[in-house]
Amino acid sequence: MPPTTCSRCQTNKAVVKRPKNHDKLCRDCFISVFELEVHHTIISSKLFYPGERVAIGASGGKDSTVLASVLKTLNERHKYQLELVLLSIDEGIKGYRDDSLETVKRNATQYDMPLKIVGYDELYGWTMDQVVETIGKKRNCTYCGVFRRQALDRGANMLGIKHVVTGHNADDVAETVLMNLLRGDVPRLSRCTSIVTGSSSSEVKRSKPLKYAYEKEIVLYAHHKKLDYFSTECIYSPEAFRGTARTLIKSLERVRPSSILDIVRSGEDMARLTPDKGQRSCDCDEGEGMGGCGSADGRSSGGEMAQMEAAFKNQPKVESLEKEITSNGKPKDDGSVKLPVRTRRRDEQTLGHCVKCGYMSSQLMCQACMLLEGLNKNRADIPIL
Ligand SMILES: Nc1ncnc2c1ncn2[C@@H]1O[C@H](COP(=O)(O)OP(=O)(O)OP(=O)(O)O)[C@@H](O)[C@H]1O
Repeated sequence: MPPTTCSRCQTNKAVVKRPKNHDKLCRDCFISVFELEVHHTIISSKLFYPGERVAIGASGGKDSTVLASVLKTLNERHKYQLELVLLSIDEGIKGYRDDSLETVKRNATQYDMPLKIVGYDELYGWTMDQVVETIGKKRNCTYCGVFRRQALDRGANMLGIKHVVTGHNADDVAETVLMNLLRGDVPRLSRCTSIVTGSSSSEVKRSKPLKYAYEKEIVLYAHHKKLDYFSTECIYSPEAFRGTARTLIKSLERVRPSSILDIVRSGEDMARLTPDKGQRSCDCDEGEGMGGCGSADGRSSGGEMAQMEAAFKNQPKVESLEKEITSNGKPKDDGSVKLPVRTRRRDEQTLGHCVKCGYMSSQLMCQACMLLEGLNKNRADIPIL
């Protein structure tokens, strides 16, 4: 059979079948279309202003590495005039985050961007390894999510930056839409579908420039641009409900590739019809009573990304991606944790300060301090030998 020609340039050999719409493209056209779509997202949602200082939440994983690379390219190509900084949170997970941070350090050199690393141990007096040692693996994602959200804010504040971008992609948003629907929590849709989210407990805004990018295309982009990223999953167990939602999304995508974007768009439409409860934080960004780590879930519930990455590693030259990918994700129990809330009086529910740590909070005590209270009690119970 003669090789398929790129449907865009009509010249080169097609090497990518786009997961989004099954267009067959050559390497250069795929890279260019991917970048163009992210540029369009940025421009149409007026994400940045010239001269803005922006921190990229950099975990060393594929999403944030692609985000850093694409933002650097577009910033130079379209003269956004952004000052880009990498901001990494060290959760204190040996054998996982310490390795991925080495990748971020290399990225900082490769992309010529300053890097700031902030650790849970310095902020909270606990590493995630110690948290898991104390509470077990089961609900650890909730702790990690709440801590990371605040840590990113604090890191941004240390840098004097008011805008953090994260590598959340279309699959992440679709999952969150589905989870909110399955929980009957429609009012939360507005927050989880917004490209920009603020929070009543922070002056730092968040945005997701890869909101419309498919996870599979992110992996393809990283592969074809030969980006240096870390692809091992978190060693602690992911939140089960998100994992199940992800498995469902991947199954839908297999029979109808547009499903992911369709779910995102439906979420946006439903959000418009729902009374606006204000711009609080987004479930994609962790916290608010649920675990928030997406990567591990993706790999453990069907493991498609891991399979794609493994295929790239084993095949020096990938001709096409028309592989049928199997799913073996097993639904587990809903590992979400309802966080206790100590409310301020209604008239006090504006941006205040946590009575414990002094950090911004709309509640009397911030979520991180509430979780830390429980952890510290446990620590006090452990006899010193
Ligand atoms: N330790 C961290 N430090 C800084 N930013 C982080 C960290 N962990 C997650 N983020 C940000 O949150 C986004 C979503 O994180 P998540 O844990 O869901 O991983 P992911 O979807 O696999 O992303 P990635 O591939 O970038 O690790 C990341 O893309 C990144 O921007």
